[in-house]
Amino acid sequence: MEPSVTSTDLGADVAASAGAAMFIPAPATPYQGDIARYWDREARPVNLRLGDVDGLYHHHYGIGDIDRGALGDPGDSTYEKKLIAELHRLESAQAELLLDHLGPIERDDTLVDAGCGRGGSMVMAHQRFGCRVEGVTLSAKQADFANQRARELGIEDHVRARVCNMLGTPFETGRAAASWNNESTMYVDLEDLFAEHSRILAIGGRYVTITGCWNPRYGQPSKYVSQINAHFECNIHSRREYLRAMADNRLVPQAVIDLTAATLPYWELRATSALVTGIEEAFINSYKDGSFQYLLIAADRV
Ligand SMILES: C[S@@+](CC[C@H](N)C(=O)[O-])C[C@H]1O[C@@H](n2cnc3c(N)ncnc32)[C@H](O)[C@@H]1O
Ligand SMILES: CC(C)=CCC/C(C)=C/COP(=O)(O)OP(=O)(O)O
Ligand SMILES: [Mg+2]
Repeated sequence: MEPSVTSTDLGADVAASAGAAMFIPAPATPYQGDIARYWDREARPVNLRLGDVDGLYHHHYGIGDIDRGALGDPGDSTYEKKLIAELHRLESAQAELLLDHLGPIERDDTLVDAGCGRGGSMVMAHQRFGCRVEGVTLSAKQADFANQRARELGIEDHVRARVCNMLGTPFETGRAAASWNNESTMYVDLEDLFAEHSRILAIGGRYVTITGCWNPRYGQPSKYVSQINAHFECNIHSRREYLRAMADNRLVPQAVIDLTAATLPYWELRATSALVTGIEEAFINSYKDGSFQYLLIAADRV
């Protein structure tokens, strides 16, 4: 596959300073082609069955305490259905926490979801703020799915997903009120990523990410982190890299919240379900041995 034109070929500094959008065709690399194929083919029941609960389809993990009352008795015929609903509630709670950190968003603002998946967080953002939400994904199947959901909800004029590389989006310079990565930073170089967020965000705008990252206190990525990388074909960064790359790109942390303890109940419940995918123990073990952390980082574009 011929490498597509990259931002460096087009003189990123000149174009960016002129306020032009540096549109880098997706996929820009063979790796991105692999990731596009991964998500075009993905159809795991643990994702589709949870999204079927209320039409919000997520590809991220849950946080919060288990509502044991809502689960009922494991011996009941309805238990598995209630377990699916509870896992989904925790995944939606995770998206709500991300939205809580976007700051004051007006109806005429534009938000950007970098790595938007099937669009569940985009719908929730529009339902909360009434604003426009632009999403990008490498997967044409995900973009089509998200846009179909927006049409079904009658919000297609506010919520739009497109196939586009999050490292080179067509969005105007300095116009986004806020932007986020919800479990999508582990597929890209963080310096490149935060340079693009810094370009599209208004001065004073807000960037938020929820991510898994390896813990520099542990030393290096553990075998469990390596198992997660192999399972998703991703490249988990260390906590240190996030803060360094943000500082290099005019993103100053406003909050850093360790969600590791908050996500464990979700994983321990998920590990008991019929929807297990085999990656549950790697997450549980890495969270418990301290090698892997689940963080929310909110930063101001200064
Ligand atoms: C784990 S999913 C998260 C989806 C969504 N944020 C959510 O919370 O449901 C990761 C997403 O990142 C997207 N992605 C990975 N690398 C990308 C890139 N370079 N440009 C755009 N999207 C990318 C994938 O296509 C996928 O939609
Ligand atoms: C925290 C980390 C390292 C996440 C990696 C990115 C990822 C694949 C998230 C979940 O997607 P999914 O919801 O499709 O995965 P699953 O099939 O496990 O539910
Ligand atoms: Mg999932």
